[in-house]
Amino acid sequence: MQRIGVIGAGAWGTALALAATRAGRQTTLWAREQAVADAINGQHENPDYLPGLPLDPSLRATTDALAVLAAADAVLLVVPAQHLRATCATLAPHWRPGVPALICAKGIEQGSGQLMSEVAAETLPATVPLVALSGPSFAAEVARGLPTAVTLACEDQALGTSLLSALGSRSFRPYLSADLIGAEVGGAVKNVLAIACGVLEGRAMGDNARAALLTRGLAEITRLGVAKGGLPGTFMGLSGMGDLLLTATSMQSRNFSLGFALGEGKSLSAILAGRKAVTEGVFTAAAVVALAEQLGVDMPICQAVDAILNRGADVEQVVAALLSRPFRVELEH
Ligand SMILES: NC(=O)c1ccc[n+]([C@@H]2O[C@H](COP(=O)([O-])OP(=O)(O)OC[C@H]3O[C@@H](n4cnc5c(N)ncnc54)[C@H](O)[C@@H]3O)[C@@H](O)[C@H]2O)c1
Ligand SMILES: O=P(O)(O)OC[C@H](O)CO
Repeated sequence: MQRIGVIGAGAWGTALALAATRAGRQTTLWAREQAVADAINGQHENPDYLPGLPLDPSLRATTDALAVLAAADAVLLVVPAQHLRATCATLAPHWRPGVPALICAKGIEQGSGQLMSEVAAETLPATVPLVALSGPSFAAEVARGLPTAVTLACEDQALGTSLLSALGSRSFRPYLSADLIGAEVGGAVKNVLAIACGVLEGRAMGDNARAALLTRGLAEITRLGVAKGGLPGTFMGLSGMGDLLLTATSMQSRNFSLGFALGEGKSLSAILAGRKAVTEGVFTAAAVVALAEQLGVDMPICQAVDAILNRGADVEQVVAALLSRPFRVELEH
């Protein structure tokens, strides 16, 4: 595990490449855009996706994804969720058996309703071990070397242990889990819930409401995750509660800040027109709702977000409808 390849040079791919470099690995980063690769190699910065943060000069970027793949002992897949299938399809014929794929995108595929590991399992050779890296981690903080703990979910515990050593450092601390599905569900659904929390903050609905939304949101993650086959305990960990707390309470989050702007009365199209960075919850909301319906899981908060984003529902009316739901038992033990 000396050589790490990173596919995707957005904010998170760049930050993870830096983390791997800090852990002592030789790291190569694939950038889709030539200008991004040139800036990383020449100015040691990624001004498009991680502006103002100096990068380690030893970090090399290229637009040749197959060269990255050929020279890697482990590959981090860090493209946006809706582009994972096409990216894997391009890489699949060249992927060496046994080289693990670490899925770092957080989302559910629209149309198929699949988790990222399911998309990867369908598109990559069966000889590729699949791993998920998820948890509370803003790219800019990881890039600055601030302390961060994440979940590394991998069914093969020996491989997982090697990856902990390969990627871990004092500032970037991966914790091993065997629950791939649980880790992925937490990472995907918290983005939708962060939009909901942003709406609530944008409308100044108060601290009590925020605590209620976080707690009931975690219940939604857990219900869906368990129905998908995840382990209940996973949702109390870094990739569940940890990432929900981070993303749904911070203006650093693209999802939370989008919800905040919606809550203030801005239109979705105006908000999206003003940002380049991917806001995964916007794409995952409809997919979560469809998956929940398929599995018979009740997810009222995610449904509310989907209604606002995709069905032109009025924010005030959606909030009123949520508050008018029948009173019920809190926990189904
Ligand atoms: N930024 C974070 O703090 C953070 C932290 C954890 C996880 N993530 C997850 O990582 C994933 C990537 O997010 P990011 O923050 O690096 O994105 P970003 O918004 O910083 O950059 C977008 C990236 O998408 C790439 N891209 C655009 N169109 C593409 C296509 N058709 N095919 C392949 N790639 C394409 C761009 O080249 C760029 O690398 C997301 O799923 C996100 O949820 C992000
Ligand atoms: O900025 P966001 O909302 O995409 O969140 C980034 C990370 O997923 C936080 O863990």
